[in-house]
Amino acid sequence: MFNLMKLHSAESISIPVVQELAAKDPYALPQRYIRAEEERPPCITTNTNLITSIPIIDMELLSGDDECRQIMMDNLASACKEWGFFQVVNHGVAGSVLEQMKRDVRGFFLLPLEEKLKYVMKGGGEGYGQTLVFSDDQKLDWSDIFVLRTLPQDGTNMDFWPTKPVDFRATVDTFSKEIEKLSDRLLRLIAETLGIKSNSFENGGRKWEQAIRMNYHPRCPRPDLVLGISPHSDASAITILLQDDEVTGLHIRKAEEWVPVQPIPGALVINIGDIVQVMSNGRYKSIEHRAVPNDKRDRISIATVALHSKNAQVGPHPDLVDATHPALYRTFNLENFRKSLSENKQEGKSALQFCKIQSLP
Ligand SMILES: O=C(O)CCC(=O)C(=O)O
Ligand SMILES: [Fe+2]
Repeated sequence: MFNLMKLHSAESISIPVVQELAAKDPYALPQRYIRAEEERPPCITTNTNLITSIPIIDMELLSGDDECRQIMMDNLASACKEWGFFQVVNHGVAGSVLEQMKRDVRGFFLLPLEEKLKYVMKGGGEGYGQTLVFSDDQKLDWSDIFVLRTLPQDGTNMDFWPTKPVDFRATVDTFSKEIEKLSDRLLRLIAETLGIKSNSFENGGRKWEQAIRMNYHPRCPRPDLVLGISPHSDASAITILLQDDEVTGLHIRKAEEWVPVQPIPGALVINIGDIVQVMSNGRYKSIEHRAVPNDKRDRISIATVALHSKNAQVGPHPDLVDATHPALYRTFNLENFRKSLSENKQEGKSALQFCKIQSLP
């Protein structure tokens, strides 16, 4: 049997560090990671229309001349409406910032376990650990995670910020600020595509909050039997994902199929989160996605989420509610939404049950 270090957090049942498990025995695959047949990858689409990949938006063209910009804005609108996922190129974040981030995140996960355990999750969702586990029979994800709340800067808890690798703190700081500029710009553009004021998604005049979830998917002997991250939608306004260039691991759900997102070096993957789904009154939807590990090498992915502050009131934008488009969601306090997320296991898009208006007239 495996004699592994267990992690303890207040809300989560303690489970093994996957990286340790994989390192001790490269062929080990405990039963709790093996998914029911219908959940297993690869159920990659054979539909050639879908395999052509998610839309790619060249952000430089979004600040071009009027005619060109309008075409690109239409492309952005259709990417948000038809896919909920797209990749951006020429997004303004330097390639060196992205490469350094990936290097230091991998460097962190490759540190000895004792070092990483200094930053272990203690119940607040921040730190080193695994996705929340709610029951002893819940299937486990083949990944370890490290979560940092990065913005607002005066709200960060430096106890969770690793001092190794040596550049880690500075790297995350630079990355976080660059990604914030991009997410702010994207949220404005996305609002514009809906015909509402560009500041409509704003965090009540306050700066955006931000958290970075770093995922480490160790090499897996049977990637066809497990999932790196279970199907979910993101509880963010939007998410900006930086993924490994060499390994395809992200799948999104489209027309009842799972479509792989092929990495494009230097690009970032954007997805609509639950909060924009609510604020756009369902015009744009957060899309279920999952991650799968690889049998040849480890994979990292870095998801940066733009969040409203916890006391924000969130609901459908008034201009997007009328007689033909009744409100699909109630207005709620974000803190209560977050509480519901930490108390209930997410199954696909179940998070939005929290605010869905069930019985429409
Ligand atoms: O690993 C990936 O590509 C997806 C990560 C993800 O969905 C998340 O962290 O929310
Ligand atoms: Fe996600």
